[in-house]
Amino acid sequence: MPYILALDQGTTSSRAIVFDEHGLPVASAQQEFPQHFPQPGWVEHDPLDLWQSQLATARQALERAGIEARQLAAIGITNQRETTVLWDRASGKPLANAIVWQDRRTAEHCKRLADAGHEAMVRERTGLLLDSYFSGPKLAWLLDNVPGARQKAEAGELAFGTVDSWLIWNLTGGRRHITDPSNAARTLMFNIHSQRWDDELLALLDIPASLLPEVVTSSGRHAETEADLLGSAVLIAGIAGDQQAALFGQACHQPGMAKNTYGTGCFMLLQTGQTALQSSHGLLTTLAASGDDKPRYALEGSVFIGGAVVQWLRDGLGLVPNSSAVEPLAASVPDSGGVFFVPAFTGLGAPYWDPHACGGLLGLSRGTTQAHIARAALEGIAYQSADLLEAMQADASEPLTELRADGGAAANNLLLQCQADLLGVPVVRPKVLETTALGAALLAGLAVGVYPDMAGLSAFWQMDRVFEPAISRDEAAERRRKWRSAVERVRNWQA
Ligand SMILES: Nc1ncnc2c1ncn2[C@@H]1O[C@H](COP(=O)(O)OP(=O)(O)O)[C@@H](O)[C@H]1O
Ligand SMILES: O=P(O)(O)OC[C@H](O)CO
Repeated sequence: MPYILALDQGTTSSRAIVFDEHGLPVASAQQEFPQHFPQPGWVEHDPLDLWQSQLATARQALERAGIEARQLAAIGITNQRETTVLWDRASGKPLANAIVWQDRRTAEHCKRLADAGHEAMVRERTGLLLDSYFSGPKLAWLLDNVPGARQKAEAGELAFGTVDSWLIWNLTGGRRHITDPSNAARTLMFNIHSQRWDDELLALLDIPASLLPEVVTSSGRHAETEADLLGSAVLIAGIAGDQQAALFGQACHQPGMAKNTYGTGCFMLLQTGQTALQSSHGLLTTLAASGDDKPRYALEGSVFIGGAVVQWLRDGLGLVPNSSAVEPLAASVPDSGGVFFVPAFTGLGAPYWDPHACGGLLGLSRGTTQAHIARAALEGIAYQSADLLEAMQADASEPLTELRADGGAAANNLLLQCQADLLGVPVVRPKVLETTALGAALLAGLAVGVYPDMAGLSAFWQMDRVFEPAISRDEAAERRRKWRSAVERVRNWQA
């Protein structure tokens, strides 16, 4: 029986999941790795931690599945996007820590570029905004601040990659330097219409083209792992950014279908098929993962802090012993007691794009308890996602009929109920919550013939539960009005 191994390199942990020929998870392994916060607004990962934790989980997942690498038909790779790694081609060693997508150190650089009038051109070509979220300015920062980096880059000695490229480089012993369109589309250096690295954007950011990986399809026989890593060589046949992989794993293949992934952040993607829809409401246009060689596009809303606020309740405040304990605590009160929690710890992403916003707890009174704060934190995740959906509805021609939910925090029933209440559309949770890994596995399995054609893939998606809206539209509107007023109070705080 052929298996597929999905490697899911996320912001806080690396995961590996073995899927069978029916798209069902057989065994998995997960490892957290250290986060580094060297200065306020900075977030870094050690690239070797990413690689080693990913390799360790791959080996562990195979062991737990009781299979050998030669029983794998392929590997699918999916990853935290935008996070920027720079390494030496000869030694394979990173020149510095990776700059993580949440890192804001390039906010001023982005503002200078926007003030100089480049935003419209950048937006038209990349579908993105000039924001520190994306890779290009992070790479420019590394070239300008790591001693000797720029000279080495100009001599062709260095390689840049998002995390997919970095993992594939290591998996192939430095033989392959590749990425896929869904990752390239997050760099501010890739033209999503021509599907090529864009010389003018590279010049704007002062990035030598020699640093860049080759862009290959998300589903295809692209590389082979070094035999000694997993026990035998395995084909790498799927590559996609984690949010686009989740869209694929949620079987949102038809234009108009959308998903929201509740992980560290929240990422809502609407499939727009072969149309690159440009947002007028603060959303991004991005390349979706495509199962064939035709480009597919998506509209995306990115919220920087989602489940991470629950981690903060756990690690920062010590309010709960683990993330799942937040649900009973929040459910022990009927509402948030007037408390609003805007978790803008790393600024605000879509649709506000405010790198200077800060986190805020508003509406506190003498009667506020831990439970109210826990509830307000969950509601804060749902309010931010409601802002995204509103922007999406305004951009798209058809109203959304349901939202598919996944990611670690989608296990929280209270959160999803609150989400349905605020949105006024059903929120649907699939049986396999690991849709990111599933998406990567499906892309790989499709390329090697383990999984059927695109039409057959939708059959792998199975529903677990539907959350129907249970409050009036008037009440939802009133609550969202209050939320927006809370957001206004934390905006531009650190400017
Ligand atoms: N039951 C829960 N309720 C709320 N949040 C949760 C729950 N379980 C996990 N989380 C949050 O979900 C996030 C983990 O989700 P995951 O999809 O693994 O994230 P990532 O891929 O970004 O690392 C963490 O931030 C965690 O706090
Ligand atoms: O690590 P995740 O799952 O929160 O995803 C991070 C995103 O890819 C950032 O754009």
